[in-house]
Amino acid sequence: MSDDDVDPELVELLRQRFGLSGPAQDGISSDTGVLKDAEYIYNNAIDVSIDMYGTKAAAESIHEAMLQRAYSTHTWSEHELHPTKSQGLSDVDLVNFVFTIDLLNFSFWSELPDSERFQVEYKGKRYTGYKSLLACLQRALDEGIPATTPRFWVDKSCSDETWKHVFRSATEEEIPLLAQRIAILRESGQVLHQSSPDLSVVRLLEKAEQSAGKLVNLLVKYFPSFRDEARFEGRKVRLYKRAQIFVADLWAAFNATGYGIFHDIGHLTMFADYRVPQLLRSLGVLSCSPPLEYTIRDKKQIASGQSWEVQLRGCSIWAVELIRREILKQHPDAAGVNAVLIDFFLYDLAKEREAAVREGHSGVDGLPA
Ligand SMILES: Nc1nc2c(c(CN[C@H]3C=C[C@H](O)[C@@H]3O)cn2[C@@H]2O[C@H](COP(=O)(O)O)[C@@H](O)[C@H]2O)c(=O)[nH]1
Repeated sequence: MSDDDVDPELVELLRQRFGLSGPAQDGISSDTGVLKDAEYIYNNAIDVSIDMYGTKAAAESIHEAMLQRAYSTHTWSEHELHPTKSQGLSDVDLVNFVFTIDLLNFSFWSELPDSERFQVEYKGKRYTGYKSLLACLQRALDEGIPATTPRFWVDKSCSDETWKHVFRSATEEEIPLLAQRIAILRESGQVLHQSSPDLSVVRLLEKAEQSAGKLVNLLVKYFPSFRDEARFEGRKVRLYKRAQIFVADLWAAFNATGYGIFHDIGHLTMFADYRVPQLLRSLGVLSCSPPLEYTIRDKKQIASGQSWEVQLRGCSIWAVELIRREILKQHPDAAGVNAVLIDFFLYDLAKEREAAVREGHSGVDGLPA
């Protein structure tokens, strides 16, 4: 039987069914390497470890809680400020809106008390953190500013003043890293609309051929701001938090249809931010060496790229992978539970707990305190 006897339909079917990476178009592989690097970090970490008992207990409670909440891609659109087609966005508008969110989805951290920290007033409510970003973008669209259209980012009418207005705060503290955010938007607008042939976010999706891994690698190839890498124990390690969260947000925003179809969505890992590692530590999944514990307790900043930061991020990715495997071992029918949904759930749980503490009650969420 020669190669050309193989039915291409069958090859495509097998590729889709078993997530086999197809021939690398543009030399783009569907393997991001993030999980492999996370395991490398875990195997070489000395200040962060994963507690196997804590992981098993957390896996059971997380699965139970996700079942009770019927946690799925639909949960994404239930968030009050997430963009949806029901607000009059076309599919392309929605893709571009999600792209804008995840270009800027970083560092909402503040040293100030809640009453003084950066916050956005939108439709009579105040938002901080990740939600403040969503509020800025929704408010801009309401004001007729096309803040989520990449072509606008490189338009001469789109000045620093425009962005200061879009990201204006309801307090004295402005949005963290405003200059970096403006630079990322301009750089990304140039990549899309000042390269030849003309690129667009939708064109990138087409080049990715519905592979989550390929799309992550395309984003890293074309956009420097998505190149979330570090050096650890003499080796480059890939974390790709925002590139992965963009693919995951697309998958969720489109409910795994249309531009949200990814045959290998299970290839994505947890997104190594600062919220989920905090929660994994409080769930008894991650444990830290005494010097690192004291640093966290004393709220001392850990610099980006510093060994402790890489250990916390890499071990969090690996811990969520172990939780995912444990859930599947305990519940073989839970095939739909992937690292993306576990991560989304853990982030939302972290925010619920933060709100419960702020409102003075320890909301009972059924997970280990
Ligand atoms: N690992 C992980 N990190 C996430 C998210 C999200 C929001 N995703 C939404 C989409 C679906 C989910 O249901 C969420 O509602 C933001 N972040 C990160 O947290 C930080 C902001 O924290 P705070 O200042 O407290 O709001 C910042 O680095 C941001 O990049 C997530 O899902 N996973």
